[in-house]
Amino acid sequence: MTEKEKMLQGDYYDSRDPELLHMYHRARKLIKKYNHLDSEQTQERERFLSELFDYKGRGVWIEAPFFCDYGENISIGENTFVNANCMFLDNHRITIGKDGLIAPFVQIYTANHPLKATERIIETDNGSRYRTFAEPVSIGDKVWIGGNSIIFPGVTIGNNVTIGAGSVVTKDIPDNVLAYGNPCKIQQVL
Ligand SMILES: CC(=O)SCCNC(=O)CCNC(=O)[C@H](O)C(C)(C)COP(=O)(O)OP(=O)(O)OC[C@H]1O[C@@H](n2cnc3c(N)ncnc32)[C@H](O)[C@@H]1OP(=O)(O)O
Repeated sequence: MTEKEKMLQGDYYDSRDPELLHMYHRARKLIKKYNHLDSEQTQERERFLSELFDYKGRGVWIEAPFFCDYGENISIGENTFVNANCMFLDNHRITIGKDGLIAPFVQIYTANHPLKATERIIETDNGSRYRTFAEPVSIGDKVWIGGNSIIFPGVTIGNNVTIGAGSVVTKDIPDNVLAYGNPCKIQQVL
């Protein structure tokens, strides 16, 4: 099994594997170009995002700067707006529905490491390296995520949800609710 297959299966994998590094460098090149485009260069913006992501629906708008690890594990539905300075760590799949609003500095993480340092760091003949495993994140349609929120690996957020600014979303959130806080809790059914 390749390191990429292990990564997408949720097993421990080596992020310095040549295939994964190739994916990482491809994404870095595209992101660097994207983040330096003038806002008026709409066709180029479309082109870079279509190349970067697995799927980009019509009308997706992503403010620069934007950051992600690979891009090819990200799917974003029609008309979703992502404000500036978001970071999507797409070691596993990140799926975002249509008509979403994602505020500045939202971070979506799929990568995790073992809690115990003895399991996290492995000593090898070539020095030490760390263990990583990844879990997918899924966000439904018509979801608004407030600024500076962090979505944890493995979390699913339903449709028509509002997540208040500064939330740390550690567990799944069902459809049609307002939720906020650290840890993020349901406050109201909408
Ligand atoms: C796509 C974009 O770029 S959007 C631009 C960025 N904008 C944002 O990120 C704003 C996000 N908005 C929020 O977080 C808002 O507070 C909302 C939508 C979650 C809630 O708004 P409202 O329903 O108007 O809540 P309201 O201001 O009346 O507050 C109600 C209570 O919840 C608390 N509260 C509201 N939001 C939060 C939050 N994110 N975290 C913690 N507590 C909160 C308030 O302090 C208040 O507490 P109190 O009753 O003890 O006084």
